Amino acid sequence: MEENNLQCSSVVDGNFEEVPRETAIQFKPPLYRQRYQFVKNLVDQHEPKKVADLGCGDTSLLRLLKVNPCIELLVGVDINEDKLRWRGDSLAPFLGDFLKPRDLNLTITLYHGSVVERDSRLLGFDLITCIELIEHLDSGDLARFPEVVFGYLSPSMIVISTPNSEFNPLFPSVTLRDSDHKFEWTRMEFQTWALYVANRYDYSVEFTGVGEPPAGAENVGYCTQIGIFRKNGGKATESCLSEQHDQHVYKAVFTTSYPSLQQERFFKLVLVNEVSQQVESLRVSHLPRQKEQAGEQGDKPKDIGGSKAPVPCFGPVFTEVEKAKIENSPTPFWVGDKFFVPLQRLLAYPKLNRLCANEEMMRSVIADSIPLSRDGSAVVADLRNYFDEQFEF
Ligand SMILES: C[S@@+](CC[C@H](N)C(=O)[O-])C[C@H]1O[C@@H](n2cnc3c(N)ncnc32)[C@H](O)[C@@H]1O
Ligand SMILES: [Mg+2]
Repeated sequence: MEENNLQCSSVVDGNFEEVPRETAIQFKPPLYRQRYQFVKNLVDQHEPKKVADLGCGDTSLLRLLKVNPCIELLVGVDINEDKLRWRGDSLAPFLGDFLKPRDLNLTITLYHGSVVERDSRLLGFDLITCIELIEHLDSGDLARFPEVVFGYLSPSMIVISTPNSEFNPLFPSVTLRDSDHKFEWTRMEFQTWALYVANRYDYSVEFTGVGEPPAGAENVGYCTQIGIFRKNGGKATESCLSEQHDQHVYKAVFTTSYPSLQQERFFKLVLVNEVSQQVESLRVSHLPRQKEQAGEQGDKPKDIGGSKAPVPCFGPVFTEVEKAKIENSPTPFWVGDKFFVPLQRLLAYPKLNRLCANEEMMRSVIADSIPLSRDGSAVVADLRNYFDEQFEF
């Protein structure tokens, strides 16, 4: 490919936008997004609980990762405090997070500090990412970096990305891709460093990258080179970690916690809401039969002696197995103008079954918010008001 087919449109905070002059190749999506997506895919695949992004910059990667349901602790560290302060609020939960809480707790914290300082709050992580960070470290910090990140923090997995300088001749007049870069490495240079570090701290390393080279220039490799380091022998045990002294060097500049079903008040809100919706839906689907029977017996619904409600029609939302489970569960019924939905019936619905392990648990959570039958085995809904309004009896 011709050198002048590419131009550098912007160099913003490491989000280097490599744009071709002609349309021969384009990084689509942009290279920085490919890097974030690469990390997101790894997270989807390995489901780490604790993830830290060192040199997190404007926190874009953290914002992408926070939606991963597996993550319970997400930490960003950067030496530039202004970036962290400015972006912190965009990591806070918004209305939708309260309306539909996550299954698991999530705490996000941003620390101001340098990756070459030891802070014990970053011990015991499953994944640490360093995206376009190491090339910003001067030689002294680069020498300290492995000892802190691999030796001290020692997470299960580390992902390091850095520019591949072999790609640079494809950009016109580019020597270093960013004025703050202290170096850019060839694949051989990066791999030599990475293998040395991996060997020293007992990790294995796999090399890959993002940003495919254009046709005809495959020999230069990916525009961004990536090393995935996995700790041999897995994660440090909790007892190992507790032996380490508390060492709080970083300054926390932002922290937030997300609502989740692990928190009693949100669990209760969600469960009461789901139960109410399910009971309402059953009540509506049983009304025609109730109206019919009430009509046969007079103008007003009367006690019809514990009549069984009809099996409601199922929409396409349930699988055959789910349908069978619902049909085999205790049927809703009415007595006079009271409609009873057994808790066992409610538990047969997949959404409620996912929330509640058993009848006892459901009863104890909803008892003070939803009317229950005298023996506590069913939710009771009043049909009378509904008939008064809907059918003007
Ligand atoms: C090119 S930016 C990358 C930002 C982000 N990782 C991304 O991919 O969008 C490099 C970041 O590393 C941060 N940084 C540089 N030296 C650092 C150090 N010693 N400790 C922590 N962060 C550092 C810079 O402030 C900057 O935000
Ligand atoms: Mg950079």
